[in-house]
Amino acid sequence: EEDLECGMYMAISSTSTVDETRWGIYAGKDIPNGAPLGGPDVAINIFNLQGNTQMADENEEADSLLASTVDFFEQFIWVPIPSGSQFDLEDGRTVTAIPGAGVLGGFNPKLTNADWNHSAAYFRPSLGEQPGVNHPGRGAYSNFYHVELRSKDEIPAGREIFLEYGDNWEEEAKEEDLTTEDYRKLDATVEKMANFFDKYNDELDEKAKTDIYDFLIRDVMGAAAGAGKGRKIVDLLPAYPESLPKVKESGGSLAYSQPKSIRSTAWLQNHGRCIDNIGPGASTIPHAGRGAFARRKIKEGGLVAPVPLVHLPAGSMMDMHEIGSSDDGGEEGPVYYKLSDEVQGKQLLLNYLYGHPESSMLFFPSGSVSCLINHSKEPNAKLVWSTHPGHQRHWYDMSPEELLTMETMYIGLLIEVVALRDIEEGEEIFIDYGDEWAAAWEAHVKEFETKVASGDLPKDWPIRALDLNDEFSKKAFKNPDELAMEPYPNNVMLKCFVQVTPEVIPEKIDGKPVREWVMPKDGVFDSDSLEDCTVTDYREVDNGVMSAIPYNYTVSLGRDGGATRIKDVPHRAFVFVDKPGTGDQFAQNPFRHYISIPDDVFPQGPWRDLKQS
Ligand SMILES: C[S@@+](CC[C@H](N)C(=O)[O-])C[C@H]1O[C@@H](n2cnc3c(N)ncnc32)[C@H](O)[C@@H]1O
Repeated sequence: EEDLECGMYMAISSTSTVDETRWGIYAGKDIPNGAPLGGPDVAINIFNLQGNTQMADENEEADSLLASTVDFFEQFIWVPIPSGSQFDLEDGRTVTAIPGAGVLGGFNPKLTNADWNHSAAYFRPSLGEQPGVNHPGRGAYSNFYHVELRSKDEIPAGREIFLEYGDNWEEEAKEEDLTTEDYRKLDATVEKMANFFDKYNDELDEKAKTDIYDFLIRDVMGAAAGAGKGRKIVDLLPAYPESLPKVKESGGSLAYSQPKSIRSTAWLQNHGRCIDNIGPGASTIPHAGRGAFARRKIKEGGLVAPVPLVHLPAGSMMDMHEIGSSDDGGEEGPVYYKLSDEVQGKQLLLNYLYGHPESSMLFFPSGSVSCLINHSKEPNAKLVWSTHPGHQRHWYDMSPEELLTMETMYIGLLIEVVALRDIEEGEEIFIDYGDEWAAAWEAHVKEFETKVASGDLPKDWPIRALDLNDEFSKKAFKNPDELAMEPYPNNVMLKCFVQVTPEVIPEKIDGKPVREWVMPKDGVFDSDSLEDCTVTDYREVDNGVMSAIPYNYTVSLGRDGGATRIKDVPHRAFVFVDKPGTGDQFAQNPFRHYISIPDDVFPQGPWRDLKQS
């Protein structure tokens, strides 16, 4: 059934300051605990982002614009854990760009209400894949998608979404910060107090009321909460007991104290932009991978998707070079650097970036799912600059250098994808990537076909983890005998999420100690627990609740050389991943080209630094 109301908005975040506008995402509807949030989105891996932009020799003059572009971009990327791609690169460092929530999701440790569902990306459904077939799109789009956020709390409509940023993020919640749980307890107490003062309204005079109220909040609640939190609670509550009902009316103590972290639907409709008008699916274009599809009817001229742009003044950031490394034995591991300035290729991310032939600048489109919008010469949507006040039009007059000063170190550009005609629910969205892109793609396809005809490129393509996960979603993994008859392809690894009892159980299998597999309470697997697993045995079980596929396995772990066994591992705890260096992204001479911002949209002036006068 058609879902008419917007489920998720982008708007100015409650964490914005006067100097720095920040975008945030807000729930458009009530979201239950443990539910998927927005997206799911694509993740694009960047190999040796730092290494490709720095030389080993520190005396070598650094390109300062390039260095500051990388520094700026680094605040928006992730370690490749939420995207399920931590095994992709053997030697080197991978970071992942996750548009949508990965860039726009706010950070406010005391109000965290969402986290990555780490297993979602591993269990991505196969969308638009052609198992075993080589085609010109191999390596031209990311293999990683279905990166999904999950609510960690009940989130009422209007509440801003705040993400778990991970341990390596410096800012931590301070001890005196009130947590979501503290606010919940406070709401219950406020309600009791309000009822009390209501009940004894006629019996107590003004002075008695104020005295009791002060005693309750300072001496009882304040003392119970401890010094730091107690002070916060006292500051937060209204000065007089008569005002207590206001706390509830504004949506609880959290909203009462941080009014900007919860907004009315009317406010979001006026000041925000809907980000869930589109969702992912298999593209209707052959060899194009995934595409973006309308989730509801969109009228001509209506918003398809808002696309905040992370400006990258030094587009050379996407150049790839021969990489060397030195291990100084530090905790951080080896340092990677480029061995020469010669460009050997371009990062895959280039295919997702916006650019213009007369500019050396590039732009990372960080809208939800908008990175999946494919190209057509007969598009149903186009790019236009936003009229939202968060879009800094005056940046058009700034040079690439000026765009990386203290005043411009935030996402200040907003472009919008709007419908060129009425678009029906379920239709794939297309924009015109521009003539340069179309010419480059045509040339690529021609070269590809010539090379396949001459035998320089193979017709076939190895079966990969993604294909096997699809195949084995319907049948049992192999036991040692079956494996000996026909092994899995040697470019994949079978792993399983090792969620086990801490103690071994009083049973032996093959003479080895045994642990029992346990389903995590919230049903979400921890990606740190993913290990090489060898199936030693399996049996059919009646466990319709746990999994649609009725098998349980006994496994031995790669980690301990098979010294222990784990029993009762359900089918859904297994996943194939590609061996390092074998994913599509490592294809030979893959297609690389940015998406053009149309000439009549791209500003005249200093951004066109390559323009021949
Ligand atoms: C911004 S991405 C679009 C999302 C992409 N389809 C995916 O699955 O992640 C651009 C890439 O999509 C593919 N693509 C987009 N439009 C295409 C088209 N009309 N024909 C073939 N490939 C296309 C190309 O591989 C291109 O490099």
